Amino acid sequence: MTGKIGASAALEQLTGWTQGKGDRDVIEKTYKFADFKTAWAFMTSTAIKADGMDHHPEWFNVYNKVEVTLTTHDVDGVSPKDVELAGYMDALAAKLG
Ligand SMILES: C[C@H](O)[C@H](O)[C@H]1CNC2=NC(N)=NC(=O)C2=N1
Repeated sequence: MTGKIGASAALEQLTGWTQGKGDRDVIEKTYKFADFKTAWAFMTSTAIKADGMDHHPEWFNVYNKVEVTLTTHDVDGVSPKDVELAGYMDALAAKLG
């Protein structure tokens, strides 16, 4: 298991993500899509990727918005797995528009 790197180190490798506001070591991003079915497509593809990684997001969806929180429970903070999944989500969101 790759170790904890912390939110600030992760943010140096990502665009548009922010550090969580609370006392948890997490990174967060809100995606906004054209409509609900596009948001759902984003979540469906991400779910398949996440399950393949055995690394799952915490997320909340209303209509065309998906609020995502990433952290690694096993190390109680942000790890390279979170950076990898965040990168996947950013590339997918760019493709979906
Ligand atoms: C047993 C443990 O929960 C699993 O190995 C996976 C499941 N998905 C996970 N997802 C996230 N975000 N962090 C984890 O540590 C994690 N662990």
